[in-house]
Amino acid sequence: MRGSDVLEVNDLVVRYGHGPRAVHAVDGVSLTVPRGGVVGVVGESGSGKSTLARAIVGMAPVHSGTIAVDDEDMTRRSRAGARTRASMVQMVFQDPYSSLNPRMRVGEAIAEVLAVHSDVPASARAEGVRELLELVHLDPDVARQHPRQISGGMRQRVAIARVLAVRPRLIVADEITSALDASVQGVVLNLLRELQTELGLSMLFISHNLAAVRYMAQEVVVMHRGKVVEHGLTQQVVGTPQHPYTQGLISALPRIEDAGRDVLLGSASR
Ligand SMILES: Nc1ncnc2c1ncn2[C@@H]1O[C@H](COP(=O)(O)OP(=O)(O)OP(=O)(O)O)[C@@H](O)[C@H]1O
Repeated sequence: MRGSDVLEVNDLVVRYGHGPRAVHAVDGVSLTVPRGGVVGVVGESGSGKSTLARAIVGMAPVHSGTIAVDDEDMTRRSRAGARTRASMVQMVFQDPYSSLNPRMRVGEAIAEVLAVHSDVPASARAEGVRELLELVHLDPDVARQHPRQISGGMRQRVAIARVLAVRPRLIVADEITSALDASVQGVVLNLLRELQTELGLSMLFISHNLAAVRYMAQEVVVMHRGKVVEHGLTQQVVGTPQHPYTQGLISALPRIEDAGRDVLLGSASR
């Protein structure tokens, strides 16, 4: 691992099932994320992106290879190490509803994370919650709402606030705008990019949407059938793709934009 890298994944294999029927969901993937940088992972459905993300946060079984965050070996899952891992790596999921307890008010959900993962004293937690809501551009009154009372985009911002409360070394964002209306996808991406720059966040940004990855990440890894087929600076990979699979993804890009779904680039550049 270079001292400047926060994540190093080396020859990672995750497989489901046994024998000839085993699915190699991740098949020999190596990548690094530099401290304060964003690396994108792009690929079609089934290419292994989510499995890679889940392995990094300890939610998928590693067959072989290694995962290190800030030089700490995170390859194996252990109950004892779960909290340490959570303080090192946090994931933002596709569906923010599933990561929020419907019975907890937003403020309680954020305060809970502060209680476990920060040294903010109980007396200062309400203020901590307010600051985090402000950071993700939500009104302090949202603290009193339940997840069902706010929009999907707001829920995703609450999920981001909870992740920021941990101050993890690495954030893994897996398809975080896929479940949102097209009109709010760009808003959430803009917010995340702004936070990334302001706070110097290190992030693995996973999406099937190359436009979103192009907007968020300086470097991109292209996955196909569990393997990395191309890896490089986003500008270069998008400008002069080498692998036929990447060329296919890029040729699909204008069609997405034509269909008006590319809110990401449109609103993002404003
Ligand atoms: N728990 C599991 N059990 C068995 N097979 C699985 C499991 N999870 C994923 N797979 C298989 O692993 C492969 C990679 O799936 P994965 O979800 O990682 O891809 P993906 O690129 O994230 O796609 P999507 O965006 O649709 O989730 C697929 O063939 C999938 O069917």
